[in-house]
Amino acid sequence: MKAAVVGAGSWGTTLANVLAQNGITVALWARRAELAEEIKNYRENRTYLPGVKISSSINVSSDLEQVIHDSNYVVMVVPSHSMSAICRQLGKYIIDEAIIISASKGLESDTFRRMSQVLADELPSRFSERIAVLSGPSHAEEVSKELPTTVVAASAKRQVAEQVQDIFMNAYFRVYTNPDVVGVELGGALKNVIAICSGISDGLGFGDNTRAALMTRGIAEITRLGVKLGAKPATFGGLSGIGDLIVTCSSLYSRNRRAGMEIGRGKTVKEVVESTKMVIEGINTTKAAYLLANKLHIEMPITEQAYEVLFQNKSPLDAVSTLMKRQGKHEIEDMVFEKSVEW
Ligand SMILES: NC(=O)C1=CN([C@@H]2O[C@H](COP(=O)(O)OP(=O)(O)OC[C@H]3O[C@@H](n4cnc5c(N)ncnc54)[C@H](O)[C@@H]3O)[C@@H](O)[C@H]2O)C=CC1
Ligand SMILES: O=C(CO)COP(=O)(O)O
Repeated sequence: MKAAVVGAGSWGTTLANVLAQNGITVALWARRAELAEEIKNYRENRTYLPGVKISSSINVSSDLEQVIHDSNYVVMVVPSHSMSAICRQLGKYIIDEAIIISASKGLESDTFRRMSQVLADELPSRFSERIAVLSGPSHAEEVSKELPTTVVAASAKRQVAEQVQDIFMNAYFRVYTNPDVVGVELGGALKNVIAICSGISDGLGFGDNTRAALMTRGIAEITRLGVKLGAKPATFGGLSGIGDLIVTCSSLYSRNRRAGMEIGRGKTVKEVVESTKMVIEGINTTKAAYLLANKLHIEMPITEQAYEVLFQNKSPLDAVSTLMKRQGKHEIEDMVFEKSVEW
């Protein structure tokens, strides 16, 4: 059994290690030859995952054809903005029986496509029923320390989801299956928007009450958009929904939350992006979610304020004020009061 992991950032490197520990022959693709060399020389990804030993059995290369060759599983872990271009390059190298897994979390900012839609559109059509998504609360730094972690393998096809579950499952990495690809993928992408907001709130010096408010009202608006796009509401109460939202809004490892904290403390978005080599998926996803919600007439007030702060220079404090001063609402939209009686 052979797996190709495409993308040698912190998550790709971690997933390569998990698969190698599970006895699978793994090849890891790094975009830059220097990074491939660094990992080969030190058996450590000093740029994206310092301090973690990379299994000696993993073959690391920047040659896409060599990495993909004969792989039964192709795990895509590149930033979402580069997914379509890389898919177009590698489609011709994938064997017919392969299963393709997206472990990236984001929406394309111009087309609004989810990553599994990008895979289906950009890879040869013979793979359309062999696509899966891996998502859930799983920071690379903690999985690398083998801290107990739970995620979801989603695919429209049960056999595909179960095969993905089988290759990744081990004593510290537990994988559930879910047929709701739309819900699993949207939960993983949209929680990054709320995590930026949670970071902004922390950076402004607000407290746990505010973070809890953002998370709870955040999952409400994520669910609203998700259901409109065909997702099942229950998925947003699961690992890839509220589970990932909790971890990303509260973890010090979250790049999205950290970016938000810097913005809350006064840095510009440009300064924050330029200060790290790591991908802050929530920025592009905020734009995609905002435009998509407008197009579909879905109310997403937190996402709207995130968009105005990130793309229209609105001050974070003004954004908070706008949210707090909105007209009073029912908490649960479809739960109404009994017919009013005079009193
Ligand atoms: N780091 C984590 O704990 C987790 C990350 N993810 C997702 O995994 C995906 C990859 O993120 P990480 O591995 O964390 O990356 P990272 O932030 O650690 O590193 C960025 C990676 O993207 C690559 N890259 C940058 N621009 C690129 C381009 N134009 N084309 C191809 N590659 C490019 C870099 O070479 C590097 O490998 C993201 O969608 C992220 O949301 C999902 C779960 C956990
Ligand atoms: O998706 C993640 C954890 O589940 C990673 O989140 P960040 O990209 O914010 O670090």
